[in-house]
Amino acid sequence: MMLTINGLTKSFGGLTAVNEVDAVIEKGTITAVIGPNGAGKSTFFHLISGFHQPTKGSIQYNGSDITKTPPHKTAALGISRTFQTTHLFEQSTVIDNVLIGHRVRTKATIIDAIFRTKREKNEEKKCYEKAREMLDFVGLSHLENNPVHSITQEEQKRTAIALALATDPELLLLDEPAAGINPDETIELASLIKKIVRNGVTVCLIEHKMPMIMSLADHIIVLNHGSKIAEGTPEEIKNNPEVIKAYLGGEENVETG
Ligand SMILES: Nc1ncnc2c1ncn2[C@@H]1O[C@H](COP(=O)(O)OP(=O)(O)OP(=O)(O)O)[C@@H](O)[C@H]1O
Repeated sequence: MMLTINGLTKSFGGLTAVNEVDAVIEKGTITAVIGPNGAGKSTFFHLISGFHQPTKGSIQYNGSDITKTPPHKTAALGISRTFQTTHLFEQSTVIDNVLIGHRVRTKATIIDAIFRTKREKNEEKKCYEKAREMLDFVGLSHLENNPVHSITQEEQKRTAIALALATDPELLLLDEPAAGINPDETIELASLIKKIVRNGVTVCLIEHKMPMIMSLADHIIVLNHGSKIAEGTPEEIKNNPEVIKAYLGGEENVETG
């Protein structure tokens, strides 16, 4: 297993956002994490990527314990993520945003940067090559020099994916990649996710758009009030009475778009 999670728990004061969750992610697959609002999905991602430290439980990644590993180290180990709202520099160009990604893989220090050493120059060249390669991969080469604030929401999502891919991840965590984009763009984004997996990256995503999940996911994990209430194939999840109850019982309905 690429990722093995045991008894993962995160409490915020009296609230248990993630409660004794066991889960595995198999290499080469697409896993979807679903559940009503406030179910603990984003917290679950924050725990895997090291943005939060669990209250209890463990996370093994490729056989190593990463339970308390901070984000820059999980990134260096090959876990990359995007955020629910894209964390891009709006005034900077698309390529300048993506350039940051490959920095995780370079060795130049601040001293190299100040004195513009040969190492710094070589690494800068490598970062540009990587950023261009990733922009081509996500279909945004033509927007390389446009400022992020001038491109569409969907293009911003692609930029964030290119940035995450520029770190050369083995495992990519996508937090609601299709939020705020239209149905046609959602279909395009789903094919991009399939292409990412074909290129050897394992994907785990949080998503509310059910048709997308049903067509993409190999395995679905359902959280409700922090606990895992079901898991299985899309077919199994669709017909699971616990899952239907959790969705119908919540204030929120499943997005069908
Ligand atoms: N840093 C925090 N401090 C306190 N409570 C938090 C914190 N982060 C999340 N929570 C709470 O934990 C619960 C789970 O939140 P989380 O954001 O993980 O849910 P979610 O399933 O991602 O929801 P959504 O679909 O709305 O994004 C919520 O009740 C939320 O208010």
